[in-house]
Amino acid sequence: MPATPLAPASSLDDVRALARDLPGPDTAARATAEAREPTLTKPAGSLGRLEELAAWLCTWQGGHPPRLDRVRCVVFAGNHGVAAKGVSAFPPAVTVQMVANFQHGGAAVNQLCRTGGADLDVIPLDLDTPTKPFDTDAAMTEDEVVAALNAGLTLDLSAADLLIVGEMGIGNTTAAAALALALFGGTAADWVGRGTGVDDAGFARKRAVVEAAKALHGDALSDPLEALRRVGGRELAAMAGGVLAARRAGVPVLLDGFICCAAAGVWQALTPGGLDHAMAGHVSREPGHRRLLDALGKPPLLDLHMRLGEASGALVALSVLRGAVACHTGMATFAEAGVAEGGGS
Ligand SMILES: Cc1cc2ncn([C@H]3O[C@H](COP(=O)(O)O)[C@@H](O)[C@H]3O)c2cc1C
Ligand SMILES: O=C(O)c1cccnc1
Repeated sequence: MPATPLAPASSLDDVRALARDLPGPDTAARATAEAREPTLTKPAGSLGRLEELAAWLCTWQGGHPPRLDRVRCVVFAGNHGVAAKGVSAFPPAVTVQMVANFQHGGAAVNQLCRTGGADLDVIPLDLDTPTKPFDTDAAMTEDEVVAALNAGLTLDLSAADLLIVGEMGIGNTTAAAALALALFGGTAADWVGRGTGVDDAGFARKRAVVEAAKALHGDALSDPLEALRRVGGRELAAMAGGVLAARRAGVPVLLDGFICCAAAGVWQALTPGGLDHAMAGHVSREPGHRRLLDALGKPPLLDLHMRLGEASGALVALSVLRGAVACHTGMATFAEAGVAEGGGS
């Protein structure tokens, strides 16, 4: 296992190299978890996906039993040039205001970290310098996107059992739609939703911005990291960096909503299996999220009609993972409890 944290990358080529030759699944740990399930006092398979979750944690933590003692939640915040184009129901100033709210414990993410048992870090990324509007320019220079990626890549995950990344950034459902289009194809209408609740005129502007970005950047969007630079945002790049750092550190990831999954999708688009260490916590109400989860091949754990971001959906799903771990590690076996095993007839 390489030591964490990773050294900062100096270029997108450095990042590309980190995304190659990724650590694979620990099949022995998975086999140990799978072998324990039928010995536990329940009909075979009766805990459904909870059984798979315990095995998935072992596979990517690289050991048995699965652990959730130390869960890290990191929320990154960034500002977007496109937010000035009327693509959100809220003004850009809300990003910095919500960061203050996170720091004072008043947001949904604070309550869900407390109740779910996760340690929260909030990392604002150059909030005074919005990205450039990506329908007329590249959102970031290479130096800017690498700096944002580094905010996630250099996280110290050595003490973490699970990573959850989240975001705050007014306008970022527009960036996520443009990035998802770049990574997985389709049309602007396939990926653009109402985000915070834009009206019909704002919804039309969002689609127009994403279409203009597709026309402007063209074939350059076929490279996932170049797409992240051109149409993404700082908090998206930082989330992507965190997800890659987690893979290299042997830490599984629980994904949040549309924006989080678009950012993480960079690794799947770049490297087959690059996101196998990540599980979809929930499916958001943002319609593109279901399409994105289908493209990623990741069925969500929950569908609670949430559409907040801030890691909120993943943090609610954390309680499902905790249930899976508690059953897998705490249940008695048939032999221990003196319960007769079924014979299958
Ligand atoms: C008060 C408030 C708290 C939030 N927490 C997350 N978001 C979410 O909404 C934003 C994306 O939606 P759009 O693209 O429509 O701007 C992001 O900041 C996302 O994290 C919030 C939005 C608001 C207004
Ligand atoms: O899916 C999400 O995470 C989401 C949707 C709308 C607004 N903010 C976040």
